[in-house]
Amino acid sequence: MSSHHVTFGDDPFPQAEAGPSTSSYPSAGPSIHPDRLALNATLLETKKPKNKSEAQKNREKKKLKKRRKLEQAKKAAAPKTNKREWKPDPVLEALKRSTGVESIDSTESVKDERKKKKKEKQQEAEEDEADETSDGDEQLDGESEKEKRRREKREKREKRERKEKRRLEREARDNAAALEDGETHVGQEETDGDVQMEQDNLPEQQQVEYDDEGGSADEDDDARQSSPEPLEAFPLPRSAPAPAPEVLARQGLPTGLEDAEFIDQSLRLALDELQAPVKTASGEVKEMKGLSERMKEKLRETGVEDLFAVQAAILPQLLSLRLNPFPYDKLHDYLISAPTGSGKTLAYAIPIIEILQTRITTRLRALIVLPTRDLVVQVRETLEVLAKGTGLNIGSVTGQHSFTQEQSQLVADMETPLLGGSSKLDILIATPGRLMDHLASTPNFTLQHLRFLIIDEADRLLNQSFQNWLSQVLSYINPPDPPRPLPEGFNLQPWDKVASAWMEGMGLVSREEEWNESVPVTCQKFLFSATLTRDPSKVASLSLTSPKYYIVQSSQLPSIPYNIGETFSFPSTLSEKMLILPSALKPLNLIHLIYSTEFGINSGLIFTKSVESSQRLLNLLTFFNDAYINAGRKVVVSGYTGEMKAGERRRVLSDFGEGKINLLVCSDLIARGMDLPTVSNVISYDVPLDMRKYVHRVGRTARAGREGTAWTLVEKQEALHFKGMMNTAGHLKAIRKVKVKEDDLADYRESYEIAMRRLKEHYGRDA
Ligand SMILES: Nc1ncnc2c1ncn2[C@@H]1O[C@H](COP(=O)(O)OP(=O)(O)OP(=O)(O)O)[C@@H](O)[C@H]1O
Repeated sequence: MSSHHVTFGDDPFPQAEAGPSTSSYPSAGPSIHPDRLALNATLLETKKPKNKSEAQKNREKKKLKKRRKLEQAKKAAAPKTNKREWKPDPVLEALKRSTGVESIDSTESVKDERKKKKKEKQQEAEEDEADETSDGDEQLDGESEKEKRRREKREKREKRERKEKRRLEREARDNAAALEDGETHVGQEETDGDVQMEQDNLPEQQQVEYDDEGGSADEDDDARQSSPEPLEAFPLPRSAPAPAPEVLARQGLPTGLEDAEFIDQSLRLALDELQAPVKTASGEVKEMKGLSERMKEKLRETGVEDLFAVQAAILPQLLSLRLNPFPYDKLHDYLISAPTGSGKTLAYAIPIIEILQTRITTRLRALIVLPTRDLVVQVRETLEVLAKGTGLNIGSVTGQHSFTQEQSQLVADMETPLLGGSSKLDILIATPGRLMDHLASTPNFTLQHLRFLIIDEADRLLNQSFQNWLSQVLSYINPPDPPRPLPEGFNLQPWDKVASAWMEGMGLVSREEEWNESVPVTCQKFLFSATLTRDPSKVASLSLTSPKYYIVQSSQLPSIPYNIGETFSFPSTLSEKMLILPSALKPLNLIHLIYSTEFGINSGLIFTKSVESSQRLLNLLTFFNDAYINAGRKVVVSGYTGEMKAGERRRVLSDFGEGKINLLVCSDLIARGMDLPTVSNVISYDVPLDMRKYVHRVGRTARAGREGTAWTLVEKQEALHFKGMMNTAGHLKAIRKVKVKEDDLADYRESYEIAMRRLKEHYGRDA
C-alpha cells in the first residue's frame, strides 16, 4: 500500500524539516529534546494491532520497520558528548520557568496533544484498511471509482501536509516572539487567553484558515514549546510610496517660506491710519507708532495720500523696528512679490528713513542693491526726496563715475586704519559689480554695521554672479568670514563688533577677555520683485533668518500656496492684447497701431529683441514718419538702449516724460523697474523670450493704479510658443486677440515702401 501514510512511529515533531536549527548540526543529526523522545516511546508502546488478517500483518511489518528506523534516529539524535552538548530548548525552558512545572510531559496540554495525534494516526490506519479491503470492489466498479478514492486520499494527504506546513510556519514565528519574550517576561503566566491574543494578532486571513483546519490554541502552544530556535524573519523589501510633487518641491525650503501670505492688491491705508505696535520683551504691546509728521508731509508732496497694498501690508511690521534691536526682538527677513508699479520702492524706503533718522553717528546701515545704473539713479532720487531734512547721507556706486570719485564719496579717511571703518554714508545704493570692487579695494569701507540689506529686482540679482557678490556681501555682514585683502602696508583690523574668538583665530588681535561675547546678527534682508522665486536652491544662498513671504495680487486670482517656483503678479489696471500675424506684415501692423484713429498709440514704449533690432526699427519708423503725408500729426520716435551714454539716456527720458518724445524704441534694458508715469502703452514688437521678461515689459504701463495697455505682435510661427508660455503661467485668458484686416493696412503701403527703400539705402543693398 501507499507509503505516504503516517503510521505509528512517525515522528510527530518533524524537526529535521521544520527547524532551521538542523543546519547548525549537520553531522550529528537534528537536535531532539529528551522530552520528545520519551513521548515517542510512549506512543510506540501504546499502539497494538487487533486482528491478524494478511493485510494487517503486512502493516505490522511496515510498522516494525519504521519503529526500527525511529530507534536508529533516536540513537543518532541522542546527545553525543564528544561532539556537541545538548542545549535545552529556550522556549521550553522559559515556559517551564513561567509555569513552575519541571517536566513539560506532565502538563495537560502535551498529554492532550499526544492523545490527539494518536487518534489521528489510528483513523488514518483504519482508512488505509478500508481502502485495502475495498480494492477488489474497485476493480469490479471499474477504474473511475478507484481513481476517485485515490484522488480523495491524495487531497486529504495534501490538506494534511498544508496544515502541517502552516503549523510549522506559525511555530517558527511564535518561537521568535517567545524567545524575545522569554528574556523579559519569564515570570508571566502563559494562559489560554494569552494564546488567543496571539492568534488575534495574526492577519485575518491566517486566523480563518487556522480555524477552518480545526487546529486548537493548545496544539499551537505545545508545538511552540517544543520547536527549535528559528531563524530571524526579515520583512520583504518594499518600495516606499513616492512623495507628492508639492512636497518634493518644498524640500530644503525654510519653514517660513512654505506658505505665502496673500495681500489683496486693492488694499489701501490712509497715511494717518498706519499704526505699528511697539512690543516689550514679554510680547505685550507697549505703544503704537505711526509715520512721523515730516514723512507724511514729504509723501503728500510726492502725491502719496494712501499707502498701496504692499506698503500697507509690511509697514506695520517694519516701522516699529529699532535701530539697535534688543536681544529679545524677533527679527525677520522678508520676501515680497508684488506687481510692477505697485510701490515696492516706498515699501522699503519709508521704514529705512524713519528708523535710521534716529541715528547719532554716521555708519553705513542700509545697503540697497539694484541690477542697473538707471535703477540706482531712480531709487536714489526717491530716497533723497523722502530723507530731506533728516541729515541722512545717501550715496551710490555704479561705475558711472571714476573709482576714486566714488571712494571719496564712500569713506572719510583712507589713510588711517580704523577698526569701525569711516563711512560718510548712512544709505548706499549700488550695482553688485561696483560694490564688489569697493569691498575689495576701498580702505575703511565696511558692511559690519549694516542694519538693512535690500535686494530689489531680486530674481534678476540672484541669477547674476558678479564675482559671487551675494555670498561676498553676506560674509562681510556676518562674521566670521575671511579678512579681505588690504592694500600693502595698510594694517587694518576691519571689525569692531565681531566675535573676539574669531578675531584671535584669524590672528588679528587678542581679546581673550571677550571670548564669551556673542554677536547677534541684526541685519535684516528684504527681497523684492514682481517675479520673485522661492526656488529652494536660490533661496538657500541667502541664509535667511525667520523669513516671511508675502504675495500681493488681485483677489480675483486664486491663491497658489504650493507654487514654489516664480510668482508672476500683474497690475489689475492692465489690459493685454495680442496680434497674431505673418512676419512680413509686422512693420505695417505696428504702423497701423501708431497711426490709425482706431488705436492711435501716441505715447509708449516699443520693445525689440536686441539693440540692433531697436536701431533698425527706429530708422524705419523715422523714415516712414517722413514719408507719410496723410498723418495729420507727426509722431516723434527716439531710441533708448544700453549702447547710449548715461547723459544721453537721461535727456531722452526727460524729454519723454515731458511729452517731447512720443515713442521710445528700446531693448530690455529699460524693461525692469523703470518708472515712467507717461507710458500708457507698451508694444512688444518682438515677443519676449520668457515670462519674466513679459511681466517686466508690460509692467512699464498701468503703474500706480493708472490704466495701461500692453500689445504683443506674435509671428504665426511663434504663436504656439507664446501661447504655451502664457498658458503655463495661467495667464493666457487675460490676453485678448486683436485682428487687423489687410485692407486696413492699404493706406500705409506707399509710404512704407518709400521708408523701406530708404532703409535699404541706409544699410546697403542687403538690408
Ligand atoms: N502710495 C502711493 N500712492 C501713490 N503713488 C505711489 C504710491 N506708492 C508708489 N507710488 C508711485 O507708484 C509708482 C511705481 O512705484 P515703484 O516704482 O516703487 O513700483 P515698483 O513696485 O517698484 O515697480 P517695478 O516692479 O516695476 O519696479 C511710482 O511712481 C511711485 O511714486
